Amino acid sequence: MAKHNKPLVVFENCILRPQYYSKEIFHSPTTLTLLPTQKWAITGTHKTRFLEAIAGQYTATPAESRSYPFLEKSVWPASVTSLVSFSTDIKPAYLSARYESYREPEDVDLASFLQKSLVREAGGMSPEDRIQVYESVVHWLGLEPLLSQWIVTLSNGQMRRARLARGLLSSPKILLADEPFLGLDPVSTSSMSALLGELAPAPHVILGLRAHERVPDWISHLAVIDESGIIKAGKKDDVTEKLQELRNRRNSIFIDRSYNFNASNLLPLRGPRADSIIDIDNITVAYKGKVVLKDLKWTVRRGERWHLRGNNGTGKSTLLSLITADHPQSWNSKIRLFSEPRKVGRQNYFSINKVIGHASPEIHAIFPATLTAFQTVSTGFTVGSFLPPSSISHVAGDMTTQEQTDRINSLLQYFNVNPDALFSELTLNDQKLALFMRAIVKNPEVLILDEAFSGMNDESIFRCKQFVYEWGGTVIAIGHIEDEIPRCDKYIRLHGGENLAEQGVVN
Ligand SMILES: Nc1ncnc2c1ncn2[C@@H]1O[C@H](COP(=O)(O)OP(=O)(O)OP(=O)(O)O)[C@@H](O)[C@H]1O
Repeated sequence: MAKHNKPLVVFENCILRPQYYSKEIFHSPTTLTLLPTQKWAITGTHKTRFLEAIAGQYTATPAESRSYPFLEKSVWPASVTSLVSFSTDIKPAYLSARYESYREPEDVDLASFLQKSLVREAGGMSPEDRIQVYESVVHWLGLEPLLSQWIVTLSNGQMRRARLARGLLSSPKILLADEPFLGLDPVSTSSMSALLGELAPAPHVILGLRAHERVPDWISHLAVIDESGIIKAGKKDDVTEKLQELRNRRNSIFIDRSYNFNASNLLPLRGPRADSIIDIDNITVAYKGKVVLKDLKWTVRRGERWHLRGNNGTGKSTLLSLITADHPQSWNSKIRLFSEPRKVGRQNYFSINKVIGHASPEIHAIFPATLTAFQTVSTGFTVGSFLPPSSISHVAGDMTTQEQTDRINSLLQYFNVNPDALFSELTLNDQKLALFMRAIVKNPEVLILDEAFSGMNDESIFRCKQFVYEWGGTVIAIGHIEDEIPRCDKYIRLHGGENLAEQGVVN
């Protein structure tokens, strides 16, 4: 067989384990062949494990049951595969670090961040080739205007493109992109998808997709993976039906379940609906002269549920950080909370965040892993979005009253999360649930849910949405996937730059 037709990866009755003597990662042995002419997406509850197995992680038994026929025998597979996971891996020490002018020595600008991985990983290439690869990747991903920006200041969508660039700069033969569209707006999703679809054969691209995500048109083959291993794999058309069946079956299981928890009894509204809670009157924010928010006016009243919309980089996180006082320009009398103009001396960071509940990918990224689920939720009473890990550990769980303890336990029981499990040991779904409970436990005046449900399974998303709806309090939600945000009645759409925001009613 010609070298370019040889399979990329072959699993044949392969048993995969973290270490030689440990328990297998799938109940059944794996058998699957991935050819270079096919374009695969992996989905299902255990997709990431399978991507890791393709990337050469885990021990295969027998040893020859996993092979990479397209590679020279001397090449170590793990050295030519790049698994890019799009969960956050840059952790500012705390949230407002993004907006500070002082930088830690380990902070770097985007150009250095990318060049570092080029120098380290693309061995064997001539310096000219390296520069060319670097320039093309930066250009493809539209990163030129951001090269001199500190990476902690990039928006989520910009950071995602930066991570993909880093994965490509290591010149892998196989690029495994796990959830590359998470947090991307529709425009960026389609350009990212087009780019990934065109890269093969340099490198071959395999996607990891969540079960309910749209499968890009260019994908030719799908594999659905759960704890037992491959449920179904093959041509896309043959597998989509099975995928749909699974989605429907799961939806019907939890939609039919009787709902016997009254959120508004546990967390009653604090005051009359329609009172103004947040007033922003003509605010403009610019970074080094580049305007992000222009003449913004916005009023949020008690009981309103807002969807904060806008493409990547249009200023959504910036606007939220003005509200939560993470942003230096938060101390501005044009921002009023309960009709009180913001003023140093009159309010402080903690008095503001006492009434705000907040869950976001940034909080998730810096959350101390050593707290138990109970302690995690209890920190919702004591601290806002500001989370210096050292101070959080000793306040967590020590200061809760009996009433608060009971409330934390009712929530944990309802959402079925083990109170004693360490945060680091919880599944991604349960971590997200714990952070959601942390945001809502103090019955906040405003609940900010920034991509708070993404990464949860469908049942948890459904329960959280239902819970928020029954609670009836004020919500500001961010999310690019409609299914993953609570029901909203109003929206504000940011357009970035000098363009004015637009507001309206959600149909
Ligand atoms: N401290 C900073 N210095 C320079 N530019 C910044 C800073 N903070 C944010 N920006 C830029 O401001 C713009 C808005 O960023 P922001 O994170 O508010 O956008 P977003 O709408 O939340 O985006 P996403 O949907 O990608 O998360 C981006 O172009 C970002 O790079």
